[in-house]
Amino acid sequence: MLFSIASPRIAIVGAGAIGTTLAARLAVAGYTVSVLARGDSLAAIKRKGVCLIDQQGQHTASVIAADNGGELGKQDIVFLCTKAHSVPSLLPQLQPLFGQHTCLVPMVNGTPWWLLMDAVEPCAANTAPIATAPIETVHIKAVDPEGELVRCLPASAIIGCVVYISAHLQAPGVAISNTPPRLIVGDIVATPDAANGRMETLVKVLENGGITTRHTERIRDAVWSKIAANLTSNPLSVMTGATLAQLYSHPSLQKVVSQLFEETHLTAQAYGGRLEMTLQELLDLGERMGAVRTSMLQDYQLGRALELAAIVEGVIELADRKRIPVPTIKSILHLTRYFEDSALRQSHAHGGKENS
Ligand SMILES: NC(=O)C1=CN([C@@H]2O[C@H](COP(=O)(O)OP(=O)(O)OC[C@H]3O[C@@H](n4cnc5c(N)ncnc54)[C@H](OP(=O)(O)O)[C@@H]3O)[C@@H](O)[C@H]2O)C=CC1
Ligand SMILES: CC(C)(CO)C(=O)C(=O)O
Repeated sequence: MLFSIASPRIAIVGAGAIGTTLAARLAVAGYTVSVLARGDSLAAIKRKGVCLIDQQGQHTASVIAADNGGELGKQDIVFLCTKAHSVPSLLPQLQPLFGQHTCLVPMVNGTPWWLLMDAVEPCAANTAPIATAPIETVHIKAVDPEGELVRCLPASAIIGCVVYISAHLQAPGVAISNTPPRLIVGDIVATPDAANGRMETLVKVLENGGITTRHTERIRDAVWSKIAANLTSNPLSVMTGATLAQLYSHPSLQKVVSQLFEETHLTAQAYGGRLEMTLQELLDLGERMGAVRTSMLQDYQLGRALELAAIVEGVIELADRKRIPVPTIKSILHLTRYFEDSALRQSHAHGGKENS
């Protein structure tokens, strides 16, 4: 057996909105959860544990918390819950968490660094698969500027994940989430471990935590679909201040959404990806999600750096490689950068910190 199905060692890296929500759900379900956090979050979690406030009430649980991976030690499942731009600098913190069979589940929006890591040699038992494609064709600069993530994290250890959870932090260690949490997970390459039940264990752990979890054999389709959802909503939410319901129902914004969706669809197709929903289904889903502020709107309102590299620049980089024209996506990037710059200038003037 790879790891204990009844009591896997679980670490959550990043105690923001998603990390705190997940930590609280899993700890309340009875799992031993370790959280890698820093600053005010670390102090609050050490003092009072993690807390999730949802439609059922307030759920508090204690967890192990530390600011370095070495203190937490080897884990069975590591959930990576930071913004995409924080991931490369976290690599030294992730390494001590890794044992031979650890699986890494990045719960991160946008173009994942691993998206093109599917050209791998079949691996001998106990060895990491080796990317057969040259590193420069696999590596996506927008999310992995130096190519360290593709070089250091073996594809067989990564379980792709798409996050449909809406959450925000009320205070350090305290998350609020009022929509039903949903995840999609899938191996990014065929691995021997897949046969040993790690996916079943992962799904069971998440379901025990009250998170509806779907396993797919085509995780890249789910990723492209989520990219389409984020690309059509997050930047526009910054520019308009609109909630998901407002964004997806306004006739003028629907025209922009439709162009962004089509350009994302063409880019996905060029990489063999299939969107799992039509434009109309996306508009309906977004409207049904209601008065949700996107994570990018939350960051903008807090004067923080926006996740534009992963959600927008990654798609432009991939489109440019295949010569797919994406003029609307490029315009939306420039406009949102303008909003980000003004917010960061104001935040610095008031002594705020840009998250990194
Ligand atoms: N919030 C939402 O509703 C949704 C978010 N997502 C995606 O989920 C991912 C996580 O988002 P979210 O939880 O909202 O983000 P947050 O910004 O709320 O949380 C990220 C956390 O990571 C921490 N962090 C970053 N670097 C380090 C480090 N070196 N050491 C320790 N902690 C670190 C941050 O700490 P610090 O505060 O000190 O900077 C912060 O607590 C993103 O990709 C987002 O797009 C997806 C769907 C919905
Ligand atoms: C699903 C959606 C658009 C809303 O929670 C999201 O992923 C985000 O806020 O970044």
